[in-house]
Amino acid sequence: MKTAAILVAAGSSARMKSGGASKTMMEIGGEPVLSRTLRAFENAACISKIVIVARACDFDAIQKASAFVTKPLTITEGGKERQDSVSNGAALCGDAEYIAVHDAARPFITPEEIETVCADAEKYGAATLAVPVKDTIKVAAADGTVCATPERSTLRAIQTPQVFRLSLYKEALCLAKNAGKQYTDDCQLIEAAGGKVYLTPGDYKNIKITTPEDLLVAEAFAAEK
Ligand SMILES: Nc1ccn([C@@H]2O[C@H](COP(=O)(O)OP(=O)(O)OP(=O)(O)O)[C@@H](O)[C@H]2O)c(=O)n1
Ligand SMILES: C[C@](O)(CO)[C@H](O)COP(=O)(O)O
Repeated sequence: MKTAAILVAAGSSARMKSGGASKTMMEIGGEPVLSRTLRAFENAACISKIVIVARACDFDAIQKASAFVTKPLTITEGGKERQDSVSNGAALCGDAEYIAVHDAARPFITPEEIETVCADAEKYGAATLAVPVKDTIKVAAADGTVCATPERSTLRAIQTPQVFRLSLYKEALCLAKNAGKQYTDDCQLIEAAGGKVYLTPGDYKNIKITTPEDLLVAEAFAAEK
């Protein structure tokens, strides 16, 4: 099967409080976050091409950070919302049967994890990496009190890659657009369209770099290797 990776890196990094600098271009262990992410996709045999979706102001830096990539690589501009960025990337994947959508801000993804979730998507049509939630989660009511406590054993924290048959993703995107919906998680597109998404067991190290303290954890993971 032909699978194109879409690495989304066009966010505003607001929660990183980096003064507008993209968190995907920050260095961890002396290397840009994006380069680490790219290396995993370069080394995953199931990935035939890579599309990076980014802000135009980062294009030059991205070209330098991706110079080692030997697979066909395209860099394109993102949109206002994450769903728009993924959609821009998917528009350039016409020759692929599957797309593997990944947050560029998850640099500790491994080629093995990519292979596993892609194999599950081939079986089920849609699959995402996921890990059991470690904390007790409560649903908050508008008045600040607890509304409900879902059973922890049923909960999963969703990661990326999220891999979809391209035709399935396109149909689901069309339905979401017609309904005026914007999802920050692409599996929700498939769920809303009535499709099933397989939960492939992932690894707790596949963190998304979101807030400044995540950089400390990331430096510790980078130092391990
Ligand atoms: N319009 C957007 C929004 C997000 N992303 C990407 O989606 C991934 C996950 O999103 P998130 O962690 O929320 O990134 P940001 O939107 O940059 O973060 P924040 O919400 O703190 O601004 C990131 O790699 C980010 O660059 C994107 O490509 N286009
Ligand atoms: C796609 C995602 O990484 C799944 O966990 C997540 O939804 C990204 O966006 P968020 O805005 O940080 O939830």
